[in-house]
Amino acid sequence: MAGIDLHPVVAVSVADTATSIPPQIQLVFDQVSVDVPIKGDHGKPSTKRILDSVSGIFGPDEAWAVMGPSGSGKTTLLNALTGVTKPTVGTITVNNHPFDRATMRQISAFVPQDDLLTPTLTVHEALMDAALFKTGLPTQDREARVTTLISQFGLEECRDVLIGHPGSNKGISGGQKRRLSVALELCGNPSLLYLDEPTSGLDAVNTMSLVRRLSNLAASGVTVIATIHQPSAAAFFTFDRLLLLHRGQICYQGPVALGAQPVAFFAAAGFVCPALENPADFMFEVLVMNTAAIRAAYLEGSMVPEDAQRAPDAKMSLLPARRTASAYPASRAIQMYAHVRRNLLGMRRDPLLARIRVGSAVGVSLIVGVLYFDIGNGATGVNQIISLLVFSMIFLAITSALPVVIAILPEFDVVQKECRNNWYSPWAYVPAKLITELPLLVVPPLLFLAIMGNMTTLSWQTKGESSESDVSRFFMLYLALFLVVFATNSWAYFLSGLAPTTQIATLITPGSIMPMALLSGFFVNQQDMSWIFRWFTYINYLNYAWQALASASFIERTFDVPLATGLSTGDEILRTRLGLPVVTGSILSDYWANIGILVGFVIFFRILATVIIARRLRK
Ligand SMILES: Nc1ncnc2c1ncn2[C@@H]1O[C@H](COP(=O)(O)OP(=O)(O)OP(=O)(O)O)[C@@H](O)[C@H]1O
Repeated sequence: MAGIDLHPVVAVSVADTATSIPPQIQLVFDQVSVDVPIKGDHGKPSTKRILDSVSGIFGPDEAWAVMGPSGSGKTTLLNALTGVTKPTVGTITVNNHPFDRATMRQISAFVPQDDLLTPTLTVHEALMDAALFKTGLPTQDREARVTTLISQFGLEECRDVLIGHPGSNKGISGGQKRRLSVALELCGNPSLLYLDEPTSGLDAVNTMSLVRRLSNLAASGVTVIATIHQPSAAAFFTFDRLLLLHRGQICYQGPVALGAQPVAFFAAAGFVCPALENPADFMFEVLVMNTAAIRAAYLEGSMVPEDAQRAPDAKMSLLPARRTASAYPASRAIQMYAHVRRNLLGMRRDPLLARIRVGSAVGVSLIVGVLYFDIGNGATGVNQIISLLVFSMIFLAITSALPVVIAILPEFDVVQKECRNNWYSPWAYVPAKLITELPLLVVPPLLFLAIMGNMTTLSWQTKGESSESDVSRFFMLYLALFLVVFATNSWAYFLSGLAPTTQIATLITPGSIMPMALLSGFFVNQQDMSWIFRWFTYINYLNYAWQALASASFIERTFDVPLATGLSTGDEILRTRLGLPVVTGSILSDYWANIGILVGFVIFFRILATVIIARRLRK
């Protein structure tokens, strides 16, 4: 091997990583291939090789450009080297240790092709957050680091501008987003930096400035690996080394820093780059038109620079101490705090969904209040109470679920990228969401019941002709409605964790809630249901919600209905008309039993949602 100039490798402990020099890394991949499943002839399952026996060594102090025409396998190679895709065959070692995804996350940072950023933060806030997660340093130190990055990446003019939603014209420009995406990952001290198309969307000046920055990073000991599309000649020659891919195979690898080698390689293969042509453009063109000739020249090897055929360095053996799950740079409490603060800022700056949730509770409760004003305690009052209860249950369930699925899936991509880059534990995300969202679970049903319950007298005590407000009935109804909201919200988180897209989540959420409402025991009494459906009522949380709401509404309520019908008291209505099952023998105890079961559902759905979402974020 024509030796790489290796610096002594230092094993660093977790606590050191925020401030110390990161360990240097040599990544060796040998005969790595990736197959993907496809539909073959006559729809039979088959596989397609999209990366074919790719080998190489990415060492410290090197900025690698991974180039190739569109679809050549650049992203696939990065995914294999970062552990996102498991190679079908081949081996990858990191400082002579077998590849381990947890270690890779710890030592590397990945800047994806799309800018996955939090739209409601300013550039400065996003960098401060990243620095907090990635280093856990105190504010003053983070401020110093962030100020340097803002200046290095030319982000001064948009320091306090909101990033903005993708596709919206409010916010920083596409080029600024690209630079911010790279700067965010440099808030920590990665040993290995992967970048997928970091220069796309940048003008020539910003491309050059970014590529120079990458080159400087490499000079400081970081291993830099960037896929690049059509760089200018100046940007191309700023990289140290080139790995040229086409159709999943390597067609050239070796130094570019002197500018001569790749051009000489192509010339020796019979393709001379005209003096005024950009060598990167020329190579792409030749590669696409003459793939077999270039590949044969590469395999023959005589024209490939000698040091491209180097061997791994056995001295590179140290890796950082493996982190335990609780040992991210920032403590779990700081992770939660940063998430909650970020969520609150998001709600303050983009309050539309929160306003709709509160506004619809108030607006709809007023409409219902006017429609069913003072239901009284006659025979029609009984029907009206039943209608009110089922409407309230379905309305609050749907309005607590849909905002979750609409807002959360676009956010997953950002959070997934941050988890992939080891900013924080995926387990911190859902609990932090709950803390932030709690007021929106508590307030809308409270306002809804306060307005509707008083206008209709649903939450009042009526005995004979008289009606008066009743605190305990209000509390019992509120508790049941709050648990409907909480359970459905948790159910929506669970479905969002499973659904691949926002559209699918938006369809399956009401698509799952409506059958549960249909089989809640309101539309058909539980005991009158066919056995095909009855079993489902036992695992349907809306069945328990319905029973709790009905118990809270009719308990100790009397109606001015002729005794002959046998329906003059609320208790009789519950048992005879609504056919509520007797659980404990007392309506009040049955109510609390149903509340207990609803609490169980809330906990179960919340745990399920946390596990499913954490698993999704780990991928
Ligand atoms: N899951 C998959 N199933 C089938 N084909 C796939 C799959 N993933 C990738 N491919 C194919 O593999 C090839 C390499 O894809 P890859 O995204 O790695 O290319 P790329 O060089 O990064 O392209 P670009 O520069 O356009 O981003 C492409 O032809 C792509 O269509």
